[in-house]
Amino acid sequence: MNSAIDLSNINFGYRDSNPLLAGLNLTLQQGQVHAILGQNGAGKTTLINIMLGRIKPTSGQVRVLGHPPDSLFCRQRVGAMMQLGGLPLHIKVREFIELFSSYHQHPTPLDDIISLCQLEGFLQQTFDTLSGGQKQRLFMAIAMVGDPDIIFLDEPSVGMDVESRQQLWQAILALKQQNKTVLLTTHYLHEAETLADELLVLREGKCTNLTDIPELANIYPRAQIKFTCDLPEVTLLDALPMVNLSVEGNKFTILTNEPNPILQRLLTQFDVHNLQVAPMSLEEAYLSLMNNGNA
Ligand SMILES: Nc1ncnc2c1ncn2[C@@H]1O[C@H](COP(=O)(O)OP(=O)(O)OP(=O)(O)O)[C@@H](O)[C@H]1O
Repeated sequence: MNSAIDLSNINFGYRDSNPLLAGLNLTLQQGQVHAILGQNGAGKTTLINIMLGRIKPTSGQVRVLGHPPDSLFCRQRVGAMMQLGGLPLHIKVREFIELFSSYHQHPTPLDDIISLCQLEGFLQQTFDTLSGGQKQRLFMAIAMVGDPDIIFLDEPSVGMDVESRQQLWQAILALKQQNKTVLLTTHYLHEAETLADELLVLREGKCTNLTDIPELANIYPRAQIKFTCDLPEVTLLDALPMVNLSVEGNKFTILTNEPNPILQRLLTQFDVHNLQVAPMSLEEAYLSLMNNGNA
């Protein structure tokens, strides 16, 4: 499999004193969907702008399909849907698509774009009358008009209701079937897991495969034991001193790699109710990692 994007030892900061990307290396394979997760301000949009050639890194090398990202070659083969921007208010959806299409030598047929982005119902509406989710679909269509090989989608599902999000996901999976390379940023792990072949986390200036994060490996896959109990937390902690226990009201949660001995003690020594044992999902492990301030 060929690489679509290669970043080697990228360093960048908006201010010299505060590096945002530090020694970042990343290779994205062609024909796959890659998701980048990360906290607000981690640098996801900045990273995409570097891949688009809109921002030059302080040092390091960027190659997109083997070419510099600001080359004409890349401009013709890369499409981007960035976070909500503005467009002239009184132009109709169909006119926008036709206009952006006219910039490309080999545009995607208009009907294909309209159907992929499910814009059939809004073609005669002007930009100012579209809902947030409908605007997102229009931005997606504009990113797609040049029939690009690589598509960047920066938080594409923001502002979308459940149905629109499902439709967007279908559109992204359709792109994958056409062997396009998709890079999307998202705050929703569920979205990333549903769509992506590769889950990456941007933190402390570097990109890491989600499952390669040591702290995540420590908390995933663990069992979660949930129960209600009217005893005070301190009583349970005294009885189970080495256990990762949290409490909300009378609802207790224990995270453990060895649930059996704990279950045995809970059932024989305490008056516990509503007992549930479940493996921790990747989403819960990821959120727990984020909430601990490690990401
Ligand atoms: N043009 C700029 N000048 C100075 N600082 C900037 C500029 N653009 C972004 N930043 C700062 O750089 C950091 C990274 O911003 P960026 O938008 O890349 O993060 P992000 O991971 O995409 O965040 P979010 O999830 O909130 O969209 C933030 O602290 C932001 O305030």
